[in-house]
This record gives sequence, C-alpha cells and structure tokens, in this order.
Amino acid sequence: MDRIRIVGGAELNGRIPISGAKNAALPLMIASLLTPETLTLDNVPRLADVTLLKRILGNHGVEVTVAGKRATQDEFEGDTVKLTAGEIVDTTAPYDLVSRMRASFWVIGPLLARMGEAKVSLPGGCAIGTRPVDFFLTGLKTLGASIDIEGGYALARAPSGGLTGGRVTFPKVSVGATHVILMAASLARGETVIENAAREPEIRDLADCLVKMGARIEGAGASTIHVQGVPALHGAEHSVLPDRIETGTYAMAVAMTGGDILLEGARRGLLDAAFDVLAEAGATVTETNEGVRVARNGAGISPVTVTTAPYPGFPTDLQAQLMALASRGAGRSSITETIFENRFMHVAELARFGARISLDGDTATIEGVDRLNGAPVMATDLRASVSLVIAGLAAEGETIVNRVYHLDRGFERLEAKLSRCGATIERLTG
Ligand SMILES: CC(=O)N[C@H]1[C@@H](OP(=O)(O)OP(=O)(O)OC[C@H]2O[C@@H](n3ccc(=O)[nH]c3=O)[C@H](O)[C@@H]2O)O[C@H](CO)[C@@H](O)[C@@H]1O
Ligand SMILES: C=C(OP(=O)(O)O)C(=O)O
Repeated sequence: MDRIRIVGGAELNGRIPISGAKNAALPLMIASLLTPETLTLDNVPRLADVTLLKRILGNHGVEVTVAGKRATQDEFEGDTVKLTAGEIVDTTAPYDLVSRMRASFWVIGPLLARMGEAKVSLPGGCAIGTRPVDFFLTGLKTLGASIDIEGGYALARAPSGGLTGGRVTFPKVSVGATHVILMAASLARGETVIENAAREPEIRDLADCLVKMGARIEGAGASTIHVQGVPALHGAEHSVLPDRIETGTYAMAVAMTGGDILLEGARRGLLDAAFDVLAEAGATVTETNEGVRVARNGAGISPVTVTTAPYPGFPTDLQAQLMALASRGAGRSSITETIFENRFMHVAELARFGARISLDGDTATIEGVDRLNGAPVMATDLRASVSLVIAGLAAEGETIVNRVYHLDRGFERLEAKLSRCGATIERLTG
C-alpha cells in the first residue's frame, strides 16, 4: 500500500495549478446518462473517483473516451472526456461499485428519468457520518416515482407516462439530492420547483451544462430552482469549474508553512468564506488575473472561530485542513462542524504531531502550539488525509502518511504540485 513521506519545515513558494473540481466532474459525467448524444467534458481531473465513475457508467453502457492533453510530466492540464450513452444496457448500479463512492448513487436520477427504472445499491463514500438518502427518495417520489428498498438496493420506477414535475422541498440542504432532482426534473413532464436547494457552485456548474444540453432551468445557485421538463436532451460541451476545495487546501498549506503561492486558475469568488478566514488567520489573499495568490510572510497564525455551513458558508470539506492550521495558531481556536456528525477522525491523528485539540460534541477547541513534530499517521478519509499532509509540511522532521488511497480520490498529483513549490514530499510505493 502506498504511503507519503514528508520532511517538513520548508516554506512553500511558487505556483500550483488548480485542477477541475472532483465534486463538479462527478455529477457532470453522470449527466451523460440523460442523452443518447455525446457529452464532452473538458478540464476533467485525473482522480481515482473519476476512474471509478467511468467504470460505473461503462457498466450502464456509456462509451467513454479520454483525450489527455499533457505532453510531459510537468503539464497539469485536465483531460477531455467524451461520454456517449447511446443505449443504456443496464439500469442496475451494483453494490461492489457504488459502495466505494457516495456520488455513484446519483445515477438513480438520470436512469429513472430516461429509462423509467433504476436499481441502485445504497451508497458508501467517506465515513464521516450516517449519510442517509431519504431526501433523494422523497424527492423522486414527489416526481411520481415508486421506490422500494430491497436487499440493500433502492428500486425506483417511474409511472408509465414518465416522471412528472412537482414541488420538492428539502428539509435540509443536500448537494447530492439537489443534483439528482435537477437531473431527473430536466426530463420530467411539467414544472419542478426545488426549495431549499443547495447553492454550491458545483450545482450551478451542473445546471449550466444541463442548459447547454437543452434543459430549461432557472435559479441554480439560489435556494429556489425552477425546472421546466423537456422531452429529450442533446449533446453538449462543457468545461469543469476549478476545484475550490483543492484551492482552499493549498491556501491553508501555505498559510501554515509560510511562503507565497499563486493558485493558478483558482477563483476567489468560489471560496470567499474560507479566504476571509485565512485573512483573519494572518494570510494575505490577492486575486490576480491568473488566479489567487496566498502568502504569509513573517507574521504568526492568529486563532480563529469558525462554524461549517452549506455554501456560501465555510465548507465542511475544508474543516480538517483548517484544524491543522489552527493547531499552530497563537492561542485558542474553535471549530464547529454542522454538516456531518462524525467528521473529526483527524483529531486523533493530528494529536500525533503534538497538536492540542479537545472535542465536545460538534465543537473542537484547539490550543495552538509553537511547533509540531513529524510522526507516522493514518489517513482516515479524503479531507482528513490532506490535513495530515498539511500538518506534515509544517512539522519538524519526518512524517509518513499511511493509507494514501483516500488522497488519490480527490487530489491530483499532490506530491508533484507540492514538491515543485519547495516541499520535500514523495510517494513510497508498495
Ligand atoms: C461528491 C460530493 O459532491 N460530495 C460533497 C457533497 O456530499 P453529499 O452530497 O453527500 O452531502 P449532502 O449535502 O447531501 O449532505 C449534507 C447533510 O445532509 C444529510 N442528508 C443528505 C441527503 C439525504 O438524503 N439525507 C440527509 O440527511 C447528510 O447526512 C449531511 O448531514 O456535499 C458535502 C457537503 O458540502 C461535501 O462534504 C461532499 O464533499
Ligand atoms: C466527502 C467527500 O466526498 P464523498 O461525498 O464522495 O464522500 C469529499 O469530497 O470531501
């Protein structure tokens, strides 16, 4: 099993290219199931989750071709992926594939809308909470579907005339359920109104692509979305938006190690809440026409008080990375996690570096320390893993991060991106 070895203590200086967003690429690829024509996606990141989704879509009959753009190892441009679901050959998404990635459950929306049926295993994904799918199922029922849970699968059927529009009001903001109802409603008869919709930029990105495919959607990016269903969608070309979580992660890294990094292609406006917190912590954040520049020179890290929230609030997917940063703060920080009930697995691992963190319910209190010391640590989920990398970069001495397959789900060529900025970081294979 691969591990990552880091020798910490160096500042980060230089440029880090930001990849296409995992959490946009996945629903965009799934949207290819809605049309028999070709959907061409540009700027698709090379990630384990993308590879797995290609397999899942292939199982349904989607032809996937990839045209990589990189001629040399130093080029970080994303892939162009063409997806053609000419014929859906299988409406079942099996357990062994779906259990490995939460987003694979989302095929239920387009399969049901286009084929009138879907049998999809209940999902897996990062172990950060119970993560039920009740909002998806209630929402699809509102569009007329019947749903049974049998043998660990959701069996969904549309009425004989297909799905019909309806008013879907989510009790709580859900990114995945918003993606799924958006896709299903695009091919339903009549109007669907989605209330308390997620406002994450990845929702807007999916909606923009669906509109290029012929969907009629208004309000994506706001809490109420109106969809007028159309009988069929067609092919389109779309470029995946930059990854705001990757952006925030490298921004936290340089805020922690010190130095000056240009996050190429990043957009500040996708991540205002996190950049505001970084500025409060002592980093300088400047938007340029090439991306976002983050620097911390000389000054220490100020403590912060942060609560995670749905967009435009501070993202839960940056909570672990912020905790790593706060562990070196000059004083007491407080971080409250409101999205997932079990997203503190990194606390025990950060303690191995000498971080002083105590937990009380959904709130972590972090007493900043003057130095962290490198240690062997274990990655537990995607964002927790990268918080350990950040801590390792700032710690004195050697850190070994075990179970790095979590990192490969969401961070493209992490070691290459960091080592070109002065970090001592390498992958130990086998
Ligand atoms: C692939 C992808 O885009 N993953 C992101 C997506 O996950 P995901 O779409 O799974 O997260 P949701 O927004 O659905 O989850 C938000 C909350 O709603 C709850 N819930 C959700 C659905 C449901 O049917 N019932 C229910 O109770 C969840 O357990 C959680 O407490 O948004 C999360 C919140 O920003 C991010 O951390 C993930 O990185
Ligand atoms: C939690 C995440 O992914 P998933 O929803 O696929 O588990 C994530 O991207 O941080």
